[in-house]
Amino acid sequence: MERVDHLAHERNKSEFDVDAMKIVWAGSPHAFELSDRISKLVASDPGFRKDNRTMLSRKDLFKNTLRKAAYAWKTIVDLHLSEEEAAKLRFYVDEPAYTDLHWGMFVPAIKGQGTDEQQQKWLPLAYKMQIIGCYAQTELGHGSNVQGLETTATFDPQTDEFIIHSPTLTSSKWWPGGLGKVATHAIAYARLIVGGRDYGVNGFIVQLRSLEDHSPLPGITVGDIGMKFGNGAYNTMDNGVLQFDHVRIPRDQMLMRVSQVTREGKYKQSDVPRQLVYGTMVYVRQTIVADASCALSRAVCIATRYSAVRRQFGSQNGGPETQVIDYKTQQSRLFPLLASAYAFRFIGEWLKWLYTDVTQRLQANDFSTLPEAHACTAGLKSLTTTATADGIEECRKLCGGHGYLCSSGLPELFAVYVPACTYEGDNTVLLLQVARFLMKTVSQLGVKKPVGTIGYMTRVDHLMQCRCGVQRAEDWLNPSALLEAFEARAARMSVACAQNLSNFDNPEEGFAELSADLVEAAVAHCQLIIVSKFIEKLQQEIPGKGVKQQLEVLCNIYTLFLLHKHQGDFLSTGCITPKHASLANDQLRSLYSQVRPNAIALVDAFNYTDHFLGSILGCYDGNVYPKLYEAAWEDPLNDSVVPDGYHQYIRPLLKQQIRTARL
Ligand SMILES: CCCCCCCC/C=C\CCCCCCCCCCCC(=O)SCCNC(=O)CCNC(=O)[C@H](O)C(C)(C)COP(=O)(O)OP(=O)(O)OC[C@H]1O[C@@H](n2cnc3c(N)ncnc32)[C@H](O)[C@@H]1OP(=O)(O)O
Ligand SMILES: Cc1cc2nc3c(=O)[nH]c(=O)nc-3n(C[C@H](O)[C@H](O)[C@H](O)COP(=O)(O)OP(=O)(O)OC[C@H]3O[C@@H](n4cnc5c(N)ncnc54)[C@H](O)[C@@H]3O)c2cc1C
Repeated sequence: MERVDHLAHERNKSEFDVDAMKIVWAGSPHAFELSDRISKLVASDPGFRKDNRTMLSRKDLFKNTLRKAAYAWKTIVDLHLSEEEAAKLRFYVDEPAYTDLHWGMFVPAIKGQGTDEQQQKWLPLAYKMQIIGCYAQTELGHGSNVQGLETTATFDPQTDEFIIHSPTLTSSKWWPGGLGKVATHAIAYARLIVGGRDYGVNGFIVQLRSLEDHSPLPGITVGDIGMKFGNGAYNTMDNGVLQFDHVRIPRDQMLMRVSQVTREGKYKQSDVPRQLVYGTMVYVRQTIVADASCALSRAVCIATRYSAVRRQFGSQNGGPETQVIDYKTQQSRLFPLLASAYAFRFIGEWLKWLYTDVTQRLQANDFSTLPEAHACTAGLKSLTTTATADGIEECRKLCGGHGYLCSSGLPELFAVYVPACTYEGDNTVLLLQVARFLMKTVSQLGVKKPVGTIGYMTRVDHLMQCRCGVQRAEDWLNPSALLEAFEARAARMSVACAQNLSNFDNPEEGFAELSADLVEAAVAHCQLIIVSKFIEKLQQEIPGKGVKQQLEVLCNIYTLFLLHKHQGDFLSTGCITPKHASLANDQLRSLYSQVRPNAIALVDAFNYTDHFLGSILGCYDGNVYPKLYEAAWEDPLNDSVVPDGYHQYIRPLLKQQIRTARL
C-alpha cells in the first residue's frame, strides 16, 4: 500500500536545508551518521519493540527489560559495536535499565575516583559486564545532604579490611538504580572511620551478590523499593534498598584517588581537592543537560506534528477547518519550547566541552576551574530539567485530549523524565550551590578577576547603571541589546542579594533567610549562560541554505520568551522599561510567524524514527486518526466484547428491582 504523507504540504513550505540542519542538531556529520544508522537498526529489530510497555504488570515489565538489556548486549557483542555505537544503541533502545547506572555512574566513579591499580583491576570486569555495578550514595534519611550520610566504613588494622555497616534504619541505602534486583557490586558511599576518627564520606567497592547464584552475600539485605510514578515509565528500573551488617571488604576496595588509608592505618589526603569525591555527580549532571534536549525535542516533535494535523473551528464555505498550529496561542506555547530544545542542545554541547576541559586540567593538577564547572553543571542541570519536565507536560496539553492517551507517548515520557528534577541533586538544592558561587564571586570583586561564565561581573559597574537602548521592536534582534539586558539583570540580582546578605551578622542565617531570592538570582545567571552560548554558536560559520537564519529566529524566540516570562525581574531591576517589554513582545509575535512555515521541518531535523518517538500523534506521516482507531482495538480491554466482571458486577446492577418511589 502506498504510504501517504499527510504532512507533505507542511514539509514543502520549509525555507531551509533540513539535511544540513540534521547535521547541526547531531553535532557533526559523523555524529549524524552514527545516530541515523543505530536508530534505524534499533527501530527495525522486533526484539526492541516497546509499544506494550504501559500495559504490562511490574514483574512482566521488569523481566522484559532484563530481556532487552541482554539482547542489546548480545547485539553489541555480535556486531562488534564500538563504545560510541553501543552507547547510542542503549539510548535508542529507550528503556531505563540497570545498565544506565552501570555505564553511567559505576564505571565513571571507578575511573574518576579509583587509583590506576584499582582501574586496572575493576574496569576490565565492568567493561565485559562480568560484574554489574550501581551507585549507592543516597540513604533513606539523607539524599541532598551528602555530609549527613550515616553508613560507616571502619578500618580494621588487624585484618586490613573495612567493615561496612548500616547503624540505623535511616542509614539504609535507598534509591540506587540497578541495586534492587540486578547489581552484583556497588560503589557504596560511607563515612570513613580510621582509628576512631571520622574522615567524612568516601566511596567503596562492595560486592553485594554471589557471581554464581545471585544470592546476597552474608551481611547484605537487598531488595526493590517498590512501584514508582506512572505506567511502564521508570518502573523498568529496580531502584533498591540495601543494608550492611558488618560486611568486610579488603582495604584496597576503598576508592583511593582523593584520599588513602595505609596498611598501618594512616589516613592520607592527596593534593587533589576533596570535592573530587563528588566528581561522578558533576559528570552525570553534564550528561543530564545533554539529555534534556533529547527529551524536550521528542515532546516538541510530537506536539508540533500533531498541531499541524489537528484542525478545530474556522471552516469557511465548507472548506477545511484551521490547523491548530495556526492559532497564535498554540504558537506562543509551542514555539518557545521548540526554541528551548535547540538552546538546550547547544548548551549541552558546550557543557560537554567545559567538562572535558576541566577533566584535562584536573589531570594536570590544575583545579582552578572546578568551582565554575560545579556551578555550571549544577545550575544548568537544574534549569534544563525543570524546563524540560514542564515542557513535556505543556506538550501533552497542546495535544488536547489525545495527548492524555498512553499511545501519544507523552504520559510515559513525562513519568520517565520528571524525576530528573530530583535525582542527581534536587533542583532547588543545586541552584543554592550556584547562588553560593555567585555570592563568593561578588564578595571577591576587586580582589579576584571573574572569568569564564562569570566574566560579565568584571563590568559590574557598567551593568549596574546601563540603560536599554531599544527603540523599535526590531532593535531586540540585536544580540548586543539582548546580552546586555540579560547580563544587567543577572548582575543586579546577584549584587542586590549580596547587599542584603551583608545586613546579617551571621552569613549562614542570612543565606537561609534570603534563599528564595538567591535561587532567583541563580536562575537569572544560568539563563544568561544559555542565551550567551546560543548567541556564540551563531557567530560560527553554519553551512546549509537558510540554516543559520532559522537558528537566529529560534535564538531570538528563546531569549525574548525568557525576557517576556521574567519581565518582573527585568522591570524591577530597572534593566528595561515597560515600553521595552512591550516592544519585546511585539517582536516575539513576529518571530512566531517566521517560524510557522518551518516548524515541521525544524522537528524533522531531530531525525527521530517513529520507533524512538513512540507516539501515534507524532508519527512522521501524520496519519494519526486511523492509527489511533486501530490502536484502541488492540487494548487488552477490547479482547472481549463483554468485559470480564460483567456477570458479577454489571448484570446484577441492571437487573436489580428497586421498589423506591423516588427512583
Ligand atoms: C520508559 C521509556 C521512556 C524513555 C524516555 C527517556 C527520556 C529520558 C531522557 C533522559 C534520561 C537521562 C538519563 C540519565 C540517567 C540517570 C539515571 C539517574 C541517576 C541518578 C543517580 C543519583 O541520583 S546519585 C545521587 C546524587 N545525589 C546528589 O546529587 C546529592 C546532592 N547533594 C550534593 O551534591 C552535595 O552534597 C551538596 C552540593 C548539596 C553539598 O552541600 P554542602 O553545603 O554540604 O557542601 P560540602 O560541604 O559537601 O561542600 C562544600 C564545597 O564543595 C563544593 N562542591 C559541592 N559539590 C561539588 C561538586 N560536585 N564538585 C565540586 N565542588 C563541589 C561546594 O561548592 C563547596 O565549595 P566552597 O568553595 O567551599 O563553597
Ligand atoms: C528516580 C530516582 C533515581 C535515583 N537514583 C539514585 C541512584 O542511582 N543512586 C543514588 O545514590 N541516589 C539515587 N536517587 C536519589 C536522589 O539522588 C535523591 O533523591 C536526590 O538527591 C534528592 O535528595 P532527597 O531525596 O534527600 O531530597 P530532600 O533533600 O529530602 O528534598 C526534599 C525537599 O527539601 C528541599 N531541601 C532540601 N535541602 C534543602 C536546603 N538545604 N535548602 C532548601 N531546600 C532544601 C528540596 O528542595 C525538596 O523540595 C534517585 C532518586 C530518584 C527519584
